[in-house]
Amino acid sequence: MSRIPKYPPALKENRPALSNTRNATRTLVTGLSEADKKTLILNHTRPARNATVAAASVPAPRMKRSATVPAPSAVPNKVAKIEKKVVAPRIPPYDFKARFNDLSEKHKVIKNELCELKDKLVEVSDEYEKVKEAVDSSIAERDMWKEKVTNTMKELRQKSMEYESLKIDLEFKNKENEELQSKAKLLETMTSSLTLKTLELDRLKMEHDKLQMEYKGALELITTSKTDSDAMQNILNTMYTDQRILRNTVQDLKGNIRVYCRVRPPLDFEASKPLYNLNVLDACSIEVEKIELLNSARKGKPQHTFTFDGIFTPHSTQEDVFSEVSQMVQSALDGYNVCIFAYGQTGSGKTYTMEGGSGEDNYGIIPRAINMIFTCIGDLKRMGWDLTIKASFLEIYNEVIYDLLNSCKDQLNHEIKMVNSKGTDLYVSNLKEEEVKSSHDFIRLLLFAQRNRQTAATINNERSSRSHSVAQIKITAINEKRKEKFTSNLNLVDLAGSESGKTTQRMDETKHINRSLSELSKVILSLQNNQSHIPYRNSKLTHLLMPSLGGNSKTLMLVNINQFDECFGETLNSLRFATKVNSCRTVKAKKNLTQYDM
Ligand SMILES: Nc1ncnc2c1ncn2[C@@H]1O[C@H](COP(=O)(O)OP(=O)(O)OP(=O)(O)O)[C@@H](O)[C@H]1O
Repeated sequence: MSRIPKYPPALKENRPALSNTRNATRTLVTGLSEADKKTLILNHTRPARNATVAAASVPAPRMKRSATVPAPSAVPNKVAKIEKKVVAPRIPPYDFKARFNDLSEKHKVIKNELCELKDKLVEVSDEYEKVKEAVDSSIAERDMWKEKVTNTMKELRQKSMEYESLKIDLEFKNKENEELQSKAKLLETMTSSLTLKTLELDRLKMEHDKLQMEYKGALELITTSKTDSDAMQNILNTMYTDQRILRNTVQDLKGNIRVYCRVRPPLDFEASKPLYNLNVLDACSIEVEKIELLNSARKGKPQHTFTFDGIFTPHSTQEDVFSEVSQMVQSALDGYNVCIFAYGQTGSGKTYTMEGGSGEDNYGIIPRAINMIFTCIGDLKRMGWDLTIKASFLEIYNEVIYDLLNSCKDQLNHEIKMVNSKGTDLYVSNLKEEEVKSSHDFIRLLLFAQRNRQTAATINNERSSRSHSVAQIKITAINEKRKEKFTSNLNLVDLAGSESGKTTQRMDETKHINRSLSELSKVILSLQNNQSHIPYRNSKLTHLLMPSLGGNSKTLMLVNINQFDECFGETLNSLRFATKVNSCRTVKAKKNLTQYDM
């Protein structure tokens, strides 16, 4: 604790007043005798109360102001005031006693005042002590409050930091709360939708149970139906087999080589050309007669009658032709080798009959056959047959084979070879064979082959008329259930124009054509006569068609003729050749069906 000063600073300031009084006193004392000085000291040290009493009992004589005695400047103002009020009698300078008394009185007053001041000092000291104590306690209290305030401030700072963090927390929580609220809403929606779904589920469960019951019933029905269906399938298979046998028996009865005649109509630009006389006698016979012979004097019968398996007049449509031909395609699907070829002079309508014109209505035998095959594939599949169809296109020109699916200029060497030692099946070496999955696939290949044939025809003028064109469709069928398998070939041939050598300047080509056609006729005749040797190998055409012309096959020939009088001779030749073919009856065809081990 700091040392407390004896006097407060305010009192210290008053002290000079006291010292001034003392100085004044000292000045007064210097002029006194020793006795007066003693009395003065005695009085001066006497208590103030007595002095007051003395002053009251002995009134001080009024002192005269002297010029020699300096007025006590340091006398307190109070005394001066009193002096002013009470006018003391003037003391003569020589009256030292009076003066002494006066001074004594003054001393007494001063002494009293001093005592008063001392008392006051004590009083003030006490008060000062009290105040000091109060100040100290206030300071201590202030320090304590200051410390408290500091602590409070610290706490406040901390609290405000906490408050800030809590505020952030609150914001975060608010956001969380908002999110939670939206989630809660979502949950509410989901809950309500879930409730709906649960209801739906219950309903569905009921439906499911009901359906399951129905399913069980249906399953039982299916089992029964399956048994019935299997039985039906067996019946169907038997019926299909019977139908096939019947169909082919009918065909056998009709003959395995069947010939149809088709007369093409004159085209618009040919309308003015003279026509020979053609009479359709019935569905299978025609009568032809040259105009110039009508009024001639030549003897002999001018009319020539021909009978075939059917006649297609100039009004017959492509559909009419195919309705007859389709039986042959059906035979190929039944597992027989089939050959359909168009014979006739150039421009008689062979290509139109085999390939057709533009538009589905004008489709010829080849596109219609492939359409039929792909339509029947579905039915056969239902009966357990899986079919694979492969196609190849070739051309025989001047006894050389050309691959029409190969557009390269440099053709490979193509030879006709035997598939097996029996020689029942043949193939052409290096010939492109493509699998077709749809009619569209096949038509695309057919158009490609036609383009190739036309390109070759442009290089080699009129080659298309002077070559045999062959479209080969190979059908392979497997019935895994019955472990049966068959392969059949459907050969669709557009033969070269059959006009005689006299009417053409292209002798080399004609020689080849005539040779192959005459070889064809020889083969047919040999077959007709049941000869032991059939000269198939004498020409590429007969060699290639061997499996389709021989015993195990069905052949259909369409002899195409036109009605122009100028072509009458060639027409007669064609009709005679066709009649020869028609008279030929091959041995009963056999189906290429085999059993195999899986
Ligand atoms: N039945 C028919 N109805 C309408 N037009 C036909 C008929 N037959 C043929 N034609 C048309 O007659 C023309 C000659 O026919 P096509 O080309 O088929 O004869 P082709 O015998 O094949 O001749 P080539 O031996 O020169 O190939 C063609 O324009 C063809 O469209």
